[in-house]
Amino acid sequence: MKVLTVTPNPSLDHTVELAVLTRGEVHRALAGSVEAGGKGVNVARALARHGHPATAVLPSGGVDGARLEALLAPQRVRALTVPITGTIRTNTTVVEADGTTTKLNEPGPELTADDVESLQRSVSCGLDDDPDWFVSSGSLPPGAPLDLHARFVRAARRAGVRSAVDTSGPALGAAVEAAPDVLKPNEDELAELLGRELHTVGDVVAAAAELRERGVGEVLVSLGGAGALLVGDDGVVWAGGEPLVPLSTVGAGDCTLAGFLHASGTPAQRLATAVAWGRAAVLLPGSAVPGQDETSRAATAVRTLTDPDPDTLVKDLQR
Ligand SMILES: O=P(O)(O)OC[C@@]1(O)O[C@H](CO)[C@@H](O)[C@@H]1O
Repeated sequence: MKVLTVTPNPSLDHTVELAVLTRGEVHRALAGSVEAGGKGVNVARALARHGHPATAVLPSGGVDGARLEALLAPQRVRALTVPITGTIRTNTTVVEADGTTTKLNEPGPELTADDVESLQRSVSCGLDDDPDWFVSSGSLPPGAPLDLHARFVRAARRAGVRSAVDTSGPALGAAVEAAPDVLKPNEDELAELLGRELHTVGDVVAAAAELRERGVGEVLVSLGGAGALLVGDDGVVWAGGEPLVPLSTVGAGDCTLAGFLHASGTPAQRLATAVAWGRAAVLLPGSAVPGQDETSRAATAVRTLTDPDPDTLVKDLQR
């Protein structure tokens, strides 16, 4: 399975480990690490670790852009970088001993109209290689048009390549209009998109169904510790497992999407694999992505349920 991803706003992911975070205090960190990050970059890294040919399109600029490229180089991801004058952002994650994860994401560099044009050209080049999947992921940096993910999805469709989108806020609303084959919002992103709270399984399924009526193929809703729901042509499936104490939840959603694209079989089997990859990711520090051993081990703890009771509260799905 060959994959092409684009990340309009990649990041150096800096992770700091603390016993407990106290606002307004000076902390001595227990450990720190830096990784190449950004949602599409993470999807490419996870799939590459599982032996899939993965190409990541991303803007790169400044010393931090060079560092990001250097961190990506040994990970078997082919990077199609678009040189920009701005500097790649640094996103900081604070992980406390009990697994609580606090994330501070910078806005990213201002993209010029030429940068956006070059990104679109690089995506077109990547699509010429005939990937099996195209993934457009993450936030949009300043200067990027709101419909950038939608433009990429339409380019993929013209090239006959299936597309998946994972973004948030107004960019998510714009992406829905392009009707990607797979949309991976989390519960909060879906609630924000539809402007209402989603408490029960029925609420989430109705929200996903609305997006499908607008042309989206499958909706994969990640629910954090409560697993994930898949709404598609064959109905509704849930997958999850026993609660875990996370080392870091950063990138778990990206690994869930990567696992979903990697998997084959019934919707339940594909969702189970997706959830296994997400669960394997939370047991790793920072933005680290799991390998074959970790995802196979995680898969043994995942259970699935077809047509879960719509009245069940999402937070009770695990029970
Ligand atoms: O600010 P965005 O683009 O929404 O998210 C960026 C980010 O939080 O997403 C990844 C985890 O999913 C991290 O590698 C990265 O720091």
